[in-house]
Amino acid sequence: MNPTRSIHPVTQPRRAVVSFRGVDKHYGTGPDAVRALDQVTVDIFDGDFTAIMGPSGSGKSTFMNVAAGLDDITSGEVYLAGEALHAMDDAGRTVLRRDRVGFVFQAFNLVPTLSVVENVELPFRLAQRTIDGDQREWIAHLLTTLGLRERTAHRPAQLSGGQQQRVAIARALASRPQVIFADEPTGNLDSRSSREVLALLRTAAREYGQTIAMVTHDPLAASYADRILVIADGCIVADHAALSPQQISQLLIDVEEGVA
Ligand SMILES: Nc1ncnc2c1ncn2[C@@H]1O[C@H](COP(=O)(O)OP(=O)(O)OP(=O)(O)O)[C@@H](O)[C@H]1O
Repeated sequence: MNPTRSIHPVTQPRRAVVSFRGVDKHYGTGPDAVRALDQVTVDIFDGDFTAIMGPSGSGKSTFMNVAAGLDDITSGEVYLAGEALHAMDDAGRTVLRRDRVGFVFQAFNLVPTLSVVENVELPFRLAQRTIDGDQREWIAHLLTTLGLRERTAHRPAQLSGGQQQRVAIARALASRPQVIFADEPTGNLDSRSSREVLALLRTAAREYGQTIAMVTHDPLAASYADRILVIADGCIVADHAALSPQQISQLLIDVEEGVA
């Protein structure tokens, strides 16, 4: 595999929200072991919208699960918001995840019996945090910006797929987490809703400084990101600043052919 190529412009020191240092994640042992992550060293920077791409089985989900403290690693070091995940037990990682991480999934993962606003407020309630005046204003602002103001009392089943994903994004943004991990967030959406959701994620990064890491197979989705990381066989094989969908498609072909 070729070494990581970086053309991302670094004009000033940027704060890493997630850092991998020489990370291995192996499944099984001996000759049959799968190297899902193989000596990965990379940073996800504050305020960046980063797309994580790569062929099926290349290690994208493993990367995200490790970054979010959902999976432990075989060796190396992983830092989330400056905290050493690799040195923490499950309970510590759960607290860190609850306080610092937001998630957006392909399947929306909303609670069907709760209203829109109750879904958005759920992370606060699960963390037993009271919602103060500032946070209530922020949530109201998010619901308005995301076009959900008239829908706050609706249940998820009364909303379109695009609206449900916007609720999931509002929920992820509500607690202003250090990083949002989005796993194929447009996988269940039509092209118009996909474009709206991607534009919202980009706006969240640009206007609110929200750090977002998004796994996607879709070059059009990745073209909304500031940075594109490509994983193949557990290694980061490409690291680019924003590219067009055509350039991303070509990059993925190059990676499959081993020329990236
Ligand atoms: N629990 C597990 N046990 C054994 N092998 C696993 C496990 N989870 C993942 N793997 C293997 O690790 C490698 C990376 O898997 P991963 O799910 O991270 O890839 P991916 O890039 O997210 O794939 P996809 O795009 O198909 O979702 C694959 O070879 C996969 O089969």
